Parts: sequence; structure tokens; C-alpha cells
Amino acid sequence: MEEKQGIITEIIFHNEDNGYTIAVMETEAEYFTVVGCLPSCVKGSSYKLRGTFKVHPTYGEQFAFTEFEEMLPTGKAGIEGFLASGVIKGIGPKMAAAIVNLFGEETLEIMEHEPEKLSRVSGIGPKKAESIAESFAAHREFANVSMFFQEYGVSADYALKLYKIYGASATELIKENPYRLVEEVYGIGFRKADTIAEKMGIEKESTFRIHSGIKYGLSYYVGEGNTYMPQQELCEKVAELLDVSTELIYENMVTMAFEGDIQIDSLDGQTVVYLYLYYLAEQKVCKNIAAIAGAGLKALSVDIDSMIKMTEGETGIILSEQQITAVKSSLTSGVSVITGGPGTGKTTIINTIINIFEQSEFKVAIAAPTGRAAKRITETSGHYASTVHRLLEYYYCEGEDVMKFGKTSEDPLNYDVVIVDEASMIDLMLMQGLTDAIKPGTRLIIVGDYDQLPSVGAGNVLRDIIESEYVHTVILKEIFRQAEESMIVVNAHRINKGEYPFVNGKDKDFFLMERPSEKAILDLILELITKRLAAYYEGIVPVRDIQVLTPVRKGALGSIFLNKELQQALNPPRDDLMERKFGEKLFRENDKVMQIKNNYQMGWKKRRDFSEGQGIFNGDVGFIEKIDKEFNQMTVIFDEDKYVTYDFSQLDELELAYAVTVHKSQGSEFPIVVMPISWFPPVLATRNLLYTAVTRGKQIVVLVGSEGRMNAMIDNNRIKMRYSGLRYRLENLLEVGR
Ligand SMILES: Nc1ncnc2c1ncn2[C@@H]1O[C@H](COP(=O)(O)OP(=O)(O)OP(=O)(O)O)[C@@H](O)[C@H]1O
Repeated sequence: MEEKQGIITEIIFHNEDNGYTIAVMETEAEYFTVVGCLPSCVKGSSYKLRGTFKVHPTYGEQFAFTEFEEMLPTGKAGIEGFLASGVIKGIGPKMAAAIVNLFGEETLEIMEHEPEKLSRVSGIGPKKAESIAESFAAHREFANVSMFFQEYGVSADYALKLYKIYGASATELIKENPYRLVEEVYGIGFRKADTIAEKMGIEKESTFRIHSGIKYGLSYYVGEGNTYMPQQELCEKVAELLDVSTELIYENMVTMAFEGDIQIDSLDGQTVVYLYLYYLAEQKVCKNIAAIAGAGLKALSVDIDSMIKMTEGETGIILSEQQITAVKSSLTSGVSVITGGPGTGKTTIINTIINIFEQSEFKVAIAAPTGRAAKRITETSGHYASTVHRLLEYYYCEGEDVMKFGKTSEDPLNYDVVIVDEASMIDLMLMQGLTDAIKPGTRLIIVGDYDQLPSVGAGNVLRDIIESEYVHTVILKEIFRQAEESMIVVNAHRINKGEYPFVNGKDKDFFLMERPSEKAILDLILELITKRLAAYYEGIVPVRDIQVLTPVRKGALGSIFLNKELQQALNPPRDDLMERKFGEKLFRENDKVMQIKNNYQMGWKKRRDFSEGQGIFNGDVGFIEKIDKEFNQMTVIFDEDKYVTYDFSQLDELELAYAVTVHKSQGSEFPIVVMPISWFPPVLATRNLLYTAVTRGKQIVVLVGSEGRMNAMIDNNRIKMRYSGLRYRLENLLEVGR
């Protein structure tokens, strides 16, 4: 192996994800092409590279290196080139020249040891001097950390993430237990950590590995919506995954249960395993519901029947018997549920209830699980609705570096009534937070459509509560929105009952456009979105008003591929539009994007009134305003005026949103919904997925593809089974109460 030291004078190719670089290096005596992995490579930086010269059949002799060490540049020109390259935040070419002009070859020494002197350069104040020093130190540390991780196949982007979490001690901590990556670094899964551990020589049967594998197994099933797993099934699956004996898994499960990481429990005669937090959550939700349902209630100061009559007089809507039952049960119960499909009057009932409570001067809060659902409820009900998280004052607890609910059993919500709508989206953890913060004596009214897809997070909360029959539930069956008004509503109910929809009626809003192949489906979707729909419906802005939904992520009609095609069609490359790659994803200025995880700390600013706030949520859709390569940042505008700045390392939180999966679309509505209907895996091509997709469309639903496949989806009434113990636990409470 040879060693070469020199300056990178030209970058021929650089892959930002894995660091693969082809560049020209100049040493004192020669220049040559170098090939290998260099994270964050910029022109002007100096390296010591170790490798060998190889002859490439087309490009000739190249120095292929396997190890690198970043060297600080020497000489005025070298230092200036290094600073001007953009590696230090806040220094561009002009400032680099000014700094080097003043400090010459001592520049880097000064940046490291006496940064305050930097403020002698015009344009640099004490604050900027400090931030330059920090950025320089970070650059040096990061170079070391990423050098270490590259040996283990960790890409430059992840090395940066690790560095941000652990700082300079990243290497030591990971060497000791690489499995901590799984829990502490978003985006590194067990498999990746396991590969790294193997390269580091960690034993297959190491306790770190087995414990991490068990947690990974359980987390995987939690990710699929389950709150627990039968023990035997889990042991077999994890043993297979780790290639160790099931006995070893059993033994380790017992230790983990003692240590409090997991809970082994007996449910309906079966031994099951929970991640401890989920076990606790199920127990608490159960206990809380029992306490809220059983508490004495403050009496209303008005007569319910005459209030209903009065509201009917005001709105002109005479409530059906079932609706009256729903109103009354929610006024008189500690916990009540109102469920029903679209157009069955849930909003009408909520409005009546609020009216009656307000007449009695009760304090009422309305909330929904997502920001978009809350916004929609505010619009349709005329009453302000917040997200459940906001209601519970979710905040970042700096001392513990975790997110917490401000409202808890110790400091509960100060309301007489809490109404939560779109409750099908509430998962177990959120229900725990919500019911913890509701003090007995407050009425909890849960509204939702339990035929929608269940929550993305684990649990089957709404369905379990309804099926346990523990609390008073009204299932609304009658549809009030008229067929002349909306075929979408009529068809949603037909689909839900297992009947095939009426399609392509004249002047209607529900269409099935048959196409024989995936290619033909894709072509028609592109044509509809770029031309036909906007030409037919006045005032439609395709990127804003049309949402393509799809059951799947992968494949020719999956959201990933559809997004690529739609991006090309709706926002093609242009010289003046900056781009940034992250993994397989390519973001371009003007792109429509979706936040794919809750980030309660992410700050936003409104430019209209300069207000500021925190929190961008899973499912929030926005547009890329600016990609700034000098500061490695991307600005996205949400809700028309909320400006959010993402560091490039945070781009794993965003996806293109020209097409989104039906699961991700829950709780939102769009003027026009377009969805491909082709062969999709039967676990996804289900009736309640189609039902959920169709009910997202407000004005028009266009299905593109095969009628046979659509009908097969309706026939497939397999509601994916989730392991969830809430129903069983509530039923048990009922038994005990009897
Ligand atoms: N008892 C009733 N008599 C006549 N019309 C009614 C009655 N109840 C509700 N409606 C009307 O039916 C339509 C749908 O009601 P509403 O919006 O309350 O239902 P929803 O269940 O909230 O539907 P979605 O989930 O689609 O918003 C509204 O136009 C409403 O005015």
C-alpha cells in the first residue's frame, strides 16, 4: 500500500450518500486521479490517502484508496481554497480571502485557538467568530468520526447523524456496543447495526445482540400495529433472525423481563410478550377509561330535550332518533363513543353537543390526532379544534432530552368536556397520554369511523373500545347526504357493506377509468394530472388540489415510483431550480413534500405576521421553497405560510408527496383523489383500504385501472389482525364489575 498526500484540485464525481468520489489530487510533484470513499469532499481540501495505483481500462491509471485522513491545508492559497470551499458554515469565497489576507498561514491556528481574533476581519462580529470556530472544530471532529465509520460501511450522511448525537465520543461508544445505534439513531435499524457489529467482531451470542434482537423483533411487530406478540411465535421468529437457538431467546427474555425492558403476561390463556411501555400503556388506558367512565358528572343547567329542539330550530336539521341517542349519551356519560361513516351526521351531532354544553357554560375542548384533521374540523364545525398533542401541551424536555406531555394526571386538562374526532387514528400511546390527562368528572366523547384503516401506530383503540362494549356507543347507520349531492358518500357506504360502487354516472363525482396494464394506468394518471382534470374542472391547481393515493410504496404503481414520474411531469428539472439528493430521493425546489415523522421540536416561522412555533407532524404537506447548498439547508413552506428550515441531514424526515400511500392519507381530505387500481398484495388490497381512500375525496374520486381488481378489493374483507389486548382488558373489567 502506498501513501499519497496532496490537495483535491478537482472533483469529477461525488456521491453524497456513500461518499464514493473520483477526484484529481495534486501533490508537490505530480497530479493523478484518485478513486475511493471520501465523505463531504470539497475542492481545496488536503488528504493523506492510502491505496494502490490501478489501471482502469478506459480512464487509465488511477490511485484507488481504501483509507484516508483529512489534513489541514498549508500555504496561503491552500488555506484560502479550503475556507472558500464551503466546509465552514458562514464563510464564502470573499470572507475566506479577507481572513487569509489578515492572518496568512496562521489562519487555522487562530481559528482553533484564538477565534476571538477573527472579529478583526470586517464583517465578522464576536458572535460570528464564535460560530466559525465551532464550525471549524466540528469539521475536524467529524472528519475523524466519519473516517472511523467508513471502515464499517456507514455512509457519510449517517456518520454525520452519529456525530450530531454522540459528538467526538461516537467511535468509543459504538465500539463498545454497536446495537445502541438501533435505539438512538433514527434510520439505523438492527440489521445495519448487526452488520457493523459483525465487522467489529462482536459474538453472535453476545447479550447485547440477543437483547437488541428481541427488542427489534418486538418493535417490528409493534411497527405493524401490534401491541404484543405471542411468546412462542416471537421466540421462533427472533431465533431465526439471529441464527441462534430458541432456548437462548427464552432465557434472555426472562432476564429482559426482570430488567424491565419487556413484560411477559398471560392474555386469554396465552403467554404473550410486550415491550414494557406498551404493556403499561394498555393497563393505563384501561384504568383511566374505567375511572373517567365511572366518575360522577357535573349536571347540566339546561333541559336536554328543549335544547335539542332549540338547536334543531336554529339549524333546520331535525335529528334522527339515533342521533338524539348519540347526543344524549354523550351528554350524560363519562366516556361515550359515536361512530359512523361519511354523511351520517357526526359533525352535526358534535355541533349540537357543543351548543348544549356551552349553554350550560361548560368548558369544551375539541381535538383530532393530526393537524390537518384538526384544521378541517375547525372549518366544518366552526369551533376551534387543536391536535391532541397540542391540547396535551407536548413539549421537548431539555434535561431528559425527550418529548413529554405537559398535561398529565398530575396536571390534568382543565375542561368539562373533551371531544376527540377522527378517533380511528388514535393509537395506544396517544390514548394513554390523552386519558392520563383527563381527570375523572370530565366527559370524554370519542368520535370516529371505525371502518377506516386503524391507526398507523400500534393498537386498535377505537375498535377495541367499541367491541368491548365497556362504554356507551352509538353506531350511526343512516346516511343524510343525498345521492344527488355525492356519489362518493353513497359509494363509500356501498364499499363498506361489500357492494360494488356505482361508477361513471353523468355529472357525477365518482369515476372508474379502465386501463389494461400498469403502464397504461400510469400514463392515464399522468395525463389526468397534467392536463385533463385541470381542463375539465375550473379553478383546479393540480399540485395543490389533486392527490394521487396508492395502496403501496413499491412497484410500478407504488408511491416511490409515482412520485418520480409525477415530479418529472409537474416539476421537471430546470437550470434555476436547485436540487438535493438524499438516498434514493431527489428533492427539487418547488416540489410537493410530506413530513413522515412527528417532529415536535422543529421550529417554524410565519412571514406574514412573524409568529413562531414548533412542531411539524407526520403527514404535513408542504412545498420546497429553497435549497441552499452554501448552508446545507432546505426551506419548506407548510400551510401556505409556515416556513421550516431542514438541515440536509434531516431530509430523511421528508418524502415527495405528489403521490402518497392511503395509510399516510388518513385524516386528510383532498378536492380530487386519483388512485391506481391494479394487482396489489392482498394484505393491502382490502376493502377498508379502498374505503379509506375513497372517503379522502371531497369533490371527485377517479379510480384508474381494472374493475375486476376493484371488485376484488371490495370482496377482500380481511381486516388485518392486530394483536392488541385493550378489548380483552376492558371486557375483563366488565366481568369484574358484574
Ligand atoms: N338528521 C338529519 N337530517 C337531515 N340532514 C342531516 C341530518 N343529519 C345530518 N344531516 C346533513 O347530512 C350531511 C352530513 O352530515 P355531517 O357532515 O354531520 O356528517 P359526518 O358524519 O360528519 O360526515 P363526514 O364524515 O363526511 O364529514 C350534512 O349536510 C348535514 O347537514
